[in-house]
Amino acid sequence: MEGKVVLKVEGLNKSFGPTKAVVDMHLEIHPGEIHGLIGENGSGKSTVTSMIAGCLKPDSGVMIMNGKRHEPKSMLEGRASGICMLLQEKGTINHLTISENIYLGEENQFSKGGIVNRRRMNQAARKVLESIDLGHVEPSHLIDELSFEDRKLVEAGMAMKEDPKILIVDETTTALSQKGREVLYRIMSQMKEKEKSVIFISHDLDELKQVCDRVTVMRDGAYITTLSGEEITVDAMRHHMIGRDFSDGYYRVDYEDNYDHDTVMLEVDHVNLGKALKDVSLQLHKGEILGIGGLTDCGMHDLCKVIYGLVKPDSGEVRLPQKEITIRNSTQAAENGMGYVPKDRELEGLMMAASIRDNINLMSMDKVKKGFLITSGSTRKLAEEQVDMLRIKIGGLELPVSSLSGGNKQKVSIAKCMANDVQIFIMDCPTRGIDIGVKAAIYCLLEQFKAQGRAILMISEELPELLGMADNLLIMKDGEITAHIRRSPEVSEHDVIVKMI
Ligand SMILES: Nc1ncnc2c1ncn2[C@@H]1O[C@H](COP(=O)(O)OP(=O)(O)OP(=O)(O)O)[C@@H](O)[C@H]1O
Repeated sequence: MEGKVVLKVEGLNKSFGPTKAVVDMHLEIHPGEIHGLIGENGSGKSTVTSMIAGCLKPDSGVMIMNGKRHEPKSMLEGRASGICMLLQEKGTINHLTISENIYLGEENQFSKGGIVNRRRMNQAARKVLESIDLGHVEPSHLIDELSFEDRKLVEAGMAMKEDPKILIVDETTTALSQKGREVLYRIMSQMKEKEKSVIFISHDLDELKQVCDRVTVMRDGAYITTLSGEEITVDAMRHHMIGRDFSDGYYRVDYEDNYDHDTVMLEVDHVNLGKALKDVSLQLHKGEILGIGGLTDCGMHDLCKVIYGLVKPDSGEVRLPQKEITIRNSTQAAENGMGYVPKDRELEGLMMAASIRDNINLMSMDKVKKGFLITSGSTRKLAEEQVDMLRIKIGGLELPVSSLSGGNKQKVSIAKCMANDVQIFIMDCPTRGIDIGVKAAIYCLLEQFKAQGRAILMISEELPELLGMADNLLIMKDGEITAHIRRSPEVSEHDVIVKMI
């Protein structure tokens, strides 16, 4: 068996101040396998893989790669030893061209007398782009022009050009559409065919079951077990992650028509925005969960931004009929009881350098004011309530949000919204990167909000979530609303997919 191990991790430990992120972890990766690494948010998955990739230095423990000590002191050293990592968040650099990103630090291979031959570099980059189905993209353009999804695929192309022995895919697929996921799955199976290995981090248990040969479960920074072949079932993964059976249903079980059809809380009236949105109209009612689904570039994410006043439409209006207000900007939206959970938490949702307490309180300053004063007691109380409710794993309220794991950042983004008495929620992929326990808690909260007469617009790329939670589901395609599906146990995922593509 020893001969079949490409990477062996033994007794690995890593703490950040008082937080024990990884405790006596062990892991074995075989050549030619896709090895899932799972655990609840903050269980230590990214910390382990960051140490393997050389981004973090272990406090103690041993890593052996192909029989030799593996002690990378940087990500570059990790790469040199054959380990590449795709991160949860953006890993490309703005204001550089696509080819400059792909060949960052390697420009010398295209230079003569100190001058980089851009034509040759672009030609080489074009080949990388073709390998990830982005052959139509012009490598000399700025990377800023690409969508989040395409940037993730460029990163995958950058990693593959290194011909890695181990590819680490950290929660990347949740940010991708089905098409993007398929490109990534193809890359992963190419690795397998070449007897190379993939460490695959995901919260999507069905996806893990489909793609992984073995799955290692972590809990509270420690190794719990490794499942292989037939043992990889959704129930077994849930059980080991949480430490108990998880039998509660995820989604709403009611199918009644139980929202207030007579009270429109939000109205989108013939909105147009460039090529992204074409004559979009919708109404969101009191006590309604309105789902919007479609392929990632169908316009639904742009629609969220227009509704919350972050982007001004070319024509058309967003109104709050109960308040007789037309939304003109996001400040006005927030002041009038709207809350927005963006898809891209790093860019729009949170202030990374500010404390967890400040981020949670950000939208609720009026609520925590005593007279003209904001007391630290009241901001602490509000933040603590949210941290408890969403089970956010933190080392302390005063630590910066940047210190949190990916899923816990997303929870802070939701907590910020929840802390304020929001009446109209605009949620763009609210459960992206969130573990199953908290997902269930969020769905439960959405049901409570609905019962309290609040209104929720939920954009999602996960069909089961839309079908499971929405009273009404609008499907968007090429910037238009093309179908309206009412809540019913009869509707299948297949029925919806047919309308999306
Ligand atoms: N740079 C850091 N500073 C302080 N604490 C950190 C830092 N990085 C990680 N942590 C903490 O270490 C713990 C493990 O985090 P890690 O990112 O490894 O979890 P994860 O399992 O990948 O979570 P997720 O599924 O949410 O991405 C968390 O409590 C996190 O807050």
